[in-house]
Amino acid sequence: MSGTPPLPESSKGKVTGAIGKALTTKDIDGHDLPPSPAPSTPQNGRKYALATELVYTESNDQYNASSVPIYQSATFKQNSATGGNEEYDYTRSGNPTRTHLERHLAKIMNANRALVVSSGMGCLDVITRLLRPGDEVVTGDDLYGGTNRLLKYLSTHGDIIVHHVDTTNPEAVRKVVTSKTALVLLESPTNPLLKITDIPAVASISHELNPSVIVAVDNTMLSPLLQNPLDLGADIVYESGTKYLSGHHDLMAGVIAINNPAIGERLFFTINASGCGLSPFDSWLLLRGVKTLGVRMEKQQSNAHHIATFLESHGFKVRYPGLKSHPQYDLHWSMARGAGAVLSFETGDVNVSERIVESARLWAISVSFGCVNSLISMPCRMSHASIDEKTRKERELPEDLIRLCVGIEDVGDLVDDLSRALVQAGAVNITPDGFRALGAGHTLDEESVIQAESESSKGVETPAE
Ligand SMILES: Cc1ncc(COP(=O)(O)O)c(C=O)c1O
Ligand SMILES: N[C@@H](CCSC[C@H](N)C(=O)O)C(=O)O
Repeated sequence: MSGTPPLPESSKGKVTGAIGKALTTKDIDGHDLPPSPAPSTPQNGRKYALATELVYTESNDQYNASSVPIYQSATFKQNSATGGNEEYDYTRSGNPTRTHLERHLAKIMNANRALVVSSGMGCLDVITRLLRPGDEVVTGDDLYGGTNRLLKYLSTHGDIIVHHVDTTNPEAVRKVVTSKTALVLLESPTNPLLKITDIPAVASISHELNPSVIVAVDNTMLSPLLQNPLDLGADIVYESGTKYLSGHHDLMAGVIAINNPAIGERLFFTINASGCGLSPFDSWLLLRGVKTLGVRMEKQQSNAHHIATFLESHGFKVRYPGLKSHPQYDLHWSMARGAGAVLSFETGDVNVSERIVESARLWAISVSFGCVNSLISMPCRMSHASIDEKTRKERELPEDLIRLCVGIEDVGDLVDDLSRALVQAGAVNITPDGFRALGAGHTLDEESVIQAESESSKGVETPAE
C-alpha cells in the first residue's frame, strides 16, 4: 500500500473523468468536491456552526424541492452514443442523491471528500482493499467484533500481518510500526471498553516511522459532531452510518472521509468496481437522519452522563469518558467535544449480568448504538461474540460486561427501569439509603463519591421498585 500509486487503468474513462472534472469544483472552504445537483453548503460565503450546517442544504433542484429528491434510477440517459459529458450514467458509479449526501457529509466531517457505502463494515472492506499481500496492519486490542473478524480473515486468508497492541500507549505502537506497516487502524473511544487512544500522538509516531502509512480512525462511537479525526492527524476517517448519523435504526450505511484526493480516488475505484455504494433511498434516509444529529446527541449524551453517574454512585465499575474517574478523561477531552452515549459497566458475575439485561423492559436487548431508543447488551455474547473466548480473555474483555447505549427517552424512566432490573437480578444490596452494587464493587475515592452522589441527585430520584 506504500505511497499512492496511480489509478488502475480500468478506473479511467467516463466515471473517473466525471470525478476528475468534479475535483476542479471548490466549495466555500476551498475544498475540491464532486458536483451535486444540490450543493449542500450555503453559497453566501459564510461557515456556520456545526448544528446549523447539519440542517442546512441548498438545492439546485428544478422545482426547488425542500427535501433532496430521491433519484431512484439505476441508469441515466446519455445525449450521444459516445457520451462522456453527462455527470451520471449508472447508479453504481454515481447517483445525484448519493452525491448530495456525500457533499453534505464532507462538509460536516471537515473533509475534502466523503464516500458513502452500504455499511460500516463496507467502509473497512473498501479501506483494506488498499492493502497488498505482505502488508502489515497495526491496530488495537479492544475493537468492535466485526472489525476484528474482518482483520482476522485478512490475516488468515489474505497474507496480511495484523498486530493487536494497546494503542492507548503510543509507545506500544512505536514498537511495531515498520516499513512494512501499511495501515494503522484506531478506535477512540473503543467499543466496548471505551478506551481512549491519543490520535495525534499515534498518527505522528506512525507517519514519522513510515511516511506512507495510512492512519485510519473508526469514529463511530462519537460521530463527527463530537470528534474530527482528520483534524487530529488521521488520513482516513470512517464510521458506521447505521449508528448516530442516521439515529433511528432504519438503515445500514457507512461513510469514509478523506482529505487526500489520490486516496479518495483509490477508494472510489473500489466502491464503483465492487458496487457497494449506498442506494438512493438509503442515501436519502441518511441525509434526513443527519439533520437531527445535533439534538439527538445532546439529549443522548446528557442521559448517558446521568446513567453513568447513577451507576457509579451505586458502586458499579463504569467505563464512560464523560466521568472524571475515566483514566484518560483529560486526553479524551483534548480531542473530543463530548463523551457520546455508550457506556459499559461490570457486575462481577456473568449470570447476574444476564439477569439484569433480561429484566430490563425499556432498555431493548439489542446490538448497535446511536439510536433514539435505549439498548442494553452483553458484548461478549452479542456484538463481540465473533472474538473467540481465549482472545477475549487475553485482551481482558470482561465476560460480565454490560453495554448501555443511551437514547432520548425521559431519563427518570430509564433510571427507574434500570434500578428495577438491578434489584430484580439480585445485583445490588438494598440499604436504608437505596442500594449498592454487590459484586465487582468499584471503590471510588471520597471526593469522587461526593461528586457522583451530588450529580446523581441533580436529576430524577432513583428508588428501587
Ligand atoms: C465501532 C464500529 N465500527 C463499525 C461497525 C460496523 O458498522 P455496520 O454495522 O454499519 O457495518 C460497528 C457496528 O456494527 C461498530 O460498532
Ligand atoms: N451479528 C452481528 C452483530 C452486529 S454488532 C453491531 C454493533 N457494531 C454493535 O457494536 O453493537 C455481527 O456478527 O456482525
